[in-house]
Amino acid sequence: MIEVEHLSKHYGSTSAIEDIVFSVAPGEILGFLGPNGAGKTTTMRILSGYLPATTGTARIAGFDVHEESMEVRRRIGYLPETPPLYEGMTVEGFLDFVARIKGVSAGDRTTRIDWAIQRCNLEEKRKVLIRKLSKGFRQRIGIAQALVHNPPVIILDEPTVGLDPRQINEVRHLIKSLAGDHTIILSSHILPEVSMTCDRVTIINRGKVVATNTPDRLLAQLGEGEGYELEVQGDATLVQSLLQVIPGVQSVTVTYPMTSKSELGETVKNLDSRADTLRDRSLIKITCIPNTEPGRHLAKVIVETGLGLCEMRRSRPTLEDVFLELTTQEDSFSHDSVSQSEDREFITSETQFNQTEEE
Ligand SMILES: Nc1ncnc2c1ncn2[C@@H]1O[C@H](COP(=O)(O)OP(=O)(O)OP(=O)(O)O)[C@@H](O)[C@H]1O
Repeated sequence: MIEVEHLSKHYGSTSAIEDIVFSVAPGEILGFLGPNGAGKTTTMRILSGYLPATTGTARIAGFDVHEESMEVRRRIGYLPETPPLYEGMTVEGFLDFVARIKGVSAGDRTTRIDWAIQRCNLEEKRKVLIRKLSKGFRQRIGIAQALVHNPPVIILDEPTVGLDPRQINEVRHLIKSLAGDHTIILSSHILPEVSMTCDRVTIINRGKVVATNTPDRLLAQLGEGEGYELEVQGDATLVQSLLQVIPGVQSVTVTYPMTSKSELGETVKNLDSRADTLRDRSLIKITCIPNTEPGRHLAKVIVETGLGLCEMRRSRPTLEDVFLELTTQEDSFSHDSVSQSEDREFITSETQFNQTEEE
């Protein structure tokens, strides 16, 4: 339904995207995931026919997004990063306006507007002027206008920006419920957004696709990161060599949570007994050979050696680990000016990229 072939876009000397290739099957939800500035909005704008690519092609429902942009626009619902809304219209007035532009017949219009209002939870605001509404409601109107003409393809650029946690949950459910009847591509820099909502994920970093797969398969790629984390009372270096030879164990690393009284004092002020306890603790990180489970043997060795086993848990790589691995690898850095911590920002923060229009 969506086919993207070797798309590149340059803004002057800035290369925003480079040789992007992916496709979305009918009824599928594809998450387009990447840190700030990765090229998500640029790709969404090209797909929706609002921005020409420098090279490469994209087709939606068989139509070229540039050459046949009117055909494409009829078939897509597009939520841009900042939805353009007419502030002086009421919610239902605006949706009626959009439905007319999108060619919804007079007979179907009321039904479609009611449907979009109901799906986006806008009933209580339908007769309110848009300028009086909060960011969260405006975002929902933006989604409603993308759905009102019942398009086969829906393109959502950061659909949950500005929503509160309850609204985010509602919008994620709404997007999921639209799959099957609609083909959806949504961009996000928020990992849970795509892992909860999407069938497949394309990860983009610095304008290039670094992986495309289902969330499960992306995780499997990092399967060898599986292991255990243990906290023990006593010096774990004493058992390190014993743990190392247990079948299934790949590596054993021992660290100490805190080493000196002064360090402890910083963290656990005025709690001397707790500080003494913590000082005796060691942390053991074990990575395992894939598909092995040496947990019982690890626990046995530790207990038999006389160390106190305070805590033991499985550590499995998360999609976040996959994401970090793919977006912070040395060779993916084209220059040194962006630190890893900046790259990691997209996981927890919803900072928006302020676009500087050069075009
Ligand atoms: N109009 C423009 N003029 C110049 N450079 C631009 C323009 N739009 C985007 N860029 C640059 O292209 C790159 C990709 O930007 P884009 O907005 O597509 O990223 P993004 O992944 O959507 O980021 P965010 O999550 O922060 O919105 C960035 O380096 C950005 O600075």
